[in-house]
Amino acid sequence: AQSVWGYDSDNGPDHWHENYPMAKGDKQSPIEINSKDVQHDSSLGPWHTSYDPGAAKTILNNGRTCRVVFDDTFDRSVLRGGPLTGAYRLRQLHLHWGSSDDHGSEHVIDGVKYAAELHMVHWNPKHGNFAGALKQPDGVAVVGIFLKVGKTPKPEIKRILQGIDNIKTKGKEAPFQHFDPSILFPKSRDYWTYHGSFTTPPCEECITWILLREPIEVSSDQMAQLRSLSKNSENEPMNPLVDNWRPVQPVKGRVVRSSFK
Ligand SMILES: N/C(=N\S(N)(=O)=O)N1CCCC1
Ligand SMILES: [Zn+2]
Repeated sequence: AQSVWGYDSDNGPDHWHENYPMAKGDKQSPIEINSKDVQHDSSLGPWHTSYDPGAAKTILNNGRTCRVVFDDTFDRSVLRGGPLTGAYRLRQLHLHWGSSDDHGSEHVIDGVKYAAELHMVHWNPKHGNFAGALKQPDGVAVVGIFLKVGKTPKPEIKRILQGIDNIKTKGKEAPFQHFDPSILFPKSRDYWTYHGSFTTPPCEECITWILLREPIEVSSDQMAQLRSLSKNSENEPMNPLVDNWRPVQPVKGRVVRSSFK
C-alpha cells in the first residue's frame, strides 16, 4: 500500500509527519553533532554491557533494514552505566546504510557521513514492556556505532554479513544464534549522548542516544554485500535495499554531552 512509510520520494522522511505527527517534534533524531557545541560532562561514567550470546535468535530482512532480534523476556542481555539509570534490555540491532560508501549514516559528525550506522536497541524494563517504554522519555537506549570503509575491516562484522546471505529478500528470516554483539564494539568506549527519538516512524521521543566516537571498519565489498539485500520479496523484482537513513533533524536547543574531552 502506498501509505506505508519508507525512504522513497512518495513515502520518505519528508512525508512521515502526515501519518506520524511526532516526526515534527522538538526532540527528533538523527542530528548533526558539531564538536564545538558539545559539552564534556565529567559526571558521565563508562557504559557497560553484559550480553548473553544465547539470547540471539534470528536475523530478518523487513524490507527496510536487516535486524537481529534477541530474547528480551528477562534481564539476559543488558546495557547499563553511562547516562543511564538501571539496566536496559537488548531487544534488537539493525543498520542504516547508503547507496555508496560516502554516505549512509544517520547521525553526522562535524559534517562527516559514514557509510553505515549500526543501532543496538535496548529498553527499560521498569516500564513493563517495550510498548510501554516507547511512551517514556527514559524508555529506550540505543548504542550507535559508525561503520567506516577502510583497509583493515573488523573481522567480527563478518558474522552479520554471513547472516545476510540467508535473508536476501523482504520477509526472509533465518536463525542467528550464539552471537554476542559486544564483539562489534570499537576499542574506545568514548561516546556522545543526547535525548532524541526513533529515526523511523512513529518517531517516539523516548531514546537516550549513546553514540560511539570511534567508528569500526568494514570493507567496500562488505558494504556492497549489504546493498545486495532487496527491499522486495522473492517473487518481486530485485530492488536494492539502500539509503534507509533519515536526514538530520533540528537540534532545537538540545545539548549533546560527551564522556571525553
Ligand atoms: N527506529 C528504530 N530504531 S532506531 N533507528 O531509532 O535506532 N526502531 C523502530 C522499532 C524498534 C527500533
Ligand atoms: Zn536505527
